[in-house]
Amino acid sequence: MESSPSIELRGVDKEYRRDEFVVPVLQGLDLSVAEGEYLALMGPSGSGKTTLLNLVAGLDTATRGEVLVHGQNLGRLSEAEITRWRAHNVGFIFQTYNLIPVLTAFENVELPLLLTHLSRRKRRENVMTALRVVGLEGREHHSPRQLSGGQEQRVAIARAIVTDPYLLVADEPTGDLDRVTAGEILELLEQLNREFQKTIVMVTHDPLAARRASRVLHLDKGRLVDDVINETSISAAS
Ligand SMILES: Nc1ncnc2c1ncn2[C@@H]1O[C@H](COP(=O)(O)OP(=O)(O)OP(=O)(O)O)[C@@H](O)[C@H]1O
Repeated sequence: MESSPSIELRGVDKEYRRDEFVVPVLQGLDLSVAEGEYLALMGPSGSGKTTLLNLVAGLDTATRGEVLVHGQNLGRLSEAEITRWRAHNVGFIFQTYNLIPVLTAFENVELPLLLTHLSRRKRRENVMTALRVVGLEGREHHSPRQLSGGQEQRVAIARAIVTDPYLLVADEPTGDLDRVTAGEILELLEQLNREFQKTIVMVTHDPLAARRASRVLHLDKGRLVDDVINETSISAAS
């Protein structure tokens, strides 16, 4: 069955300006990502991977062209609208977890829900569900420094999914982890894609990580140079 596009880029350019200099970073990008696809972005350092991730996550805007996510044209939203859109639609996972050290695992996961109108009881229920999904039941009172790197990343993933977002973006999610722990985190991302139908866009330098995705895009100097469907992986889009 053909799914509707989840992410569409039409003629996207992205430039940064430094004083009078214009730095072109993405050039003429056209892309269509199906709902439930698990996409890996690869390419040399500076090729524009994080820039592209930021555009589809609504953290930055294209200089030219259109970025549509789940039918929403992000370039047409005001600053306030895009902040609200992000809070409801996107979960963020970073290489360095970005947890607040003075908060417990529970409190870290609860953070995005404090921006919603959910009751305390409902927030608690959702946080406990997210912690259970990532396999951290019973660790809710631990602070980040009482957890291993892999467990910290699980807390960060629980925080990313607690609002039940449509899209998960992950920037080098296994970059700080050993191979075994990295494998476990990749397993979890696959589960979120397969069982919970999350569309995932992941930046990675690791070919082993990219192999778990359903599709791998290669960027070079801001252009799409390769687009490979991973026959061996089973994604929610299959
Ligand atoms: N805010 C900014 N202002 C100016 N230039 C920027 C900005 N952000 C990124 N760049 C430049 O854009 C280019 C692409 O950066 P980007 O972070 O997207 O690359 P990347 O492929 O993710 O690299 P890496 O693998 O090293 O993280 C780089 O040359 C970078 O210096």
